[in-house]
Amino acid sequence: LRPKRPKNFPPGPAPLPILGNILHLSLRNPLKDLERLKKSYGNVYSLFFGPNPVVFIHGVKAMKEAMVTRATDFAGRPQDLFINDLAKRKGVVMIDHGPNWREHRRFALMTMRNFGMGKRSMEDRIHDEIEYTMKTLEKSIGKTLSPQMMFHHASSNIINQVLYGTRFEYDDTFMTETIRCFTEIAKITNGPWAMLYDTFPFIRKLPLPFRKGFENVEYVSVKRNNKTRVPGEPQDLVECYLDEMDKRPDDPLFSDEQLNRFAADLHFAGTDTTSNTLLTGFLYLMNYPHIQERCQQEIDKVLEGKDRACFDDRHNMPYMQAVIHEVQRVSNTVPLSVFHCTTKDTQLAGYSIPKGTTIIQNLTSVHNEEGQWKYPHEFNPENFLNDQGEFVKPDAFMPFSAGPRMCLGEGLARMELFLIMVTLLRKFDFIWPEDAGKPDFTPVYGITLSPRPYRMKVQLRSSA
Ligand code: HEM
Repeated sequence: LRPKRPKNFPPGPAPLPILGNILHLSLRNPLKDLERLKKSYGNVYSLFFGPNPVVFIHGVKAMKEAMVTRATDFAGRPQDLFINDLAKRKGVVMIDHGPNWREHRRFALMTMRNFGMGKRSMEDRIHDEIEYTMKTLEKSIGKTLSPQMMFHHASSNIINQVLYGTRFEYDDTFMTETIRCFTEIAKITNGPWAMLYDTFPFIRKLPLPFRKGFENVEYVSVKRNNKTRVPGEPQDLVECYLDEMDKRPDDPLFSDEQLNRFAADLHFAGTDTTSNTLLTGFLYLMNYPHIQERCQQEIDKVLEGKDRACFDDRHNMPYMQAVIHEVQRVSNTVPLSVFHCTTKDTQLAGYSIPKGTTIIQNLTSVHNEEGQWKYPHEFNPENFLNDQGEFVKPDAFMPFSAGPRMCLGEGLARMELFLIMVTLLRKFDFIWPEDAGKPDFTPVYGITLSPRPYRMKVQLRSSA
């Protein structure tokens, strides 16, 4: 009953019978335990979740070897987890390496890149939503507000614009219910019940709290407006998908059910990630007012005489770029990435790893790795600036991971972060409230890391 490591497998602590090493990790927040294990076993080590071996990767060298050099070998996803059952092995995020994943990834990237979605560009869609964020802030001028829901709704609505060509009012039932379902699913997936589900298959049919996840996932399906659809003239990503289905009537890969899961995946993957990064960004900018001010000076100079920012303006804003990247580095929004799986017997750092082994990337370890950053343990945009003040991106910057499975929403996310931060900083000053006490920068652990809830004070800038 005591699991054994295969020959030349990455080392790790001795597992217990049945339980494996689950007692070596705090399920509430394993990040400190992983750091401790790395100190004992090196950058590539293994643990057992029940009888199943899992390999952990730390540090940029091993990460690049796995995800970039041996790319396809590490591009699978585990298929026997709670999250796979939840998604019915459809969608894009959790499906295994193979034709279904490849086709859907290609479709999503092409559609979002070429905007085969009517006349409105991605930038227009983002700016439309920023208008609503600005209105929310304007109502709070001189007062404090809690920005959590505001940023959550903004990122959710930007994805809604991409998927359905429409936004939803903050109190719309679809919006509130989707957010409730996603939050609950994320909590269960990340909690002890999903871990027990994954480790002990015999409990899967029992009426235990993980069943709630299955009820929620039924709710989150496509909000389709068939009435306005003109085949061949798609206005959004869902309509592009329906056109694709028309083009391949006999292809089982493109189906209604697959569309439901695919849209839910994009919505889920693109909401908390972007909004938690924004929340972390504004938390730091309020507490480093000299950095906020320097951003504003650069923005004022570059946007002088212009109505609004466009994504290309980033090339003239090295400091703003450095700040956004530094925000992403310290936010470390998806600390353990999405679990991977080996697609064949392979090697890593001299160890042998059999096909079908679960792989967990510790992106945290890369984002504060000593030797990779000028200031690994502080918030400092200089991490992304060279001696001439030009923007540079070190190799160890991987908030979107790397290799064939890296985030497919990177382009959209970067555009959102830039346009939202620049537009808001141009118009408002964000101030840490006098009565808020000392800021706590320690994030709350989850699939995504989020800052502890805080309030922000907003003032109209004198130059706005
Ligand atoms: C700041 C925002 C974001 C961060 C930090 C982030 C980060 C990540 C990370 C770390 C992964 C896992 C990559 C891997 O397994 O190696 C991922 C995957 C993914 N992300 Fe993002 N993401 C962000 C925004 C978005 C957005 C806006 C979308 C929606 C369009 C999106 C869609 C996806 C999808 C579909 C995958 C799965 C890709 C695949 O399995 O092939 N993400 N993201």
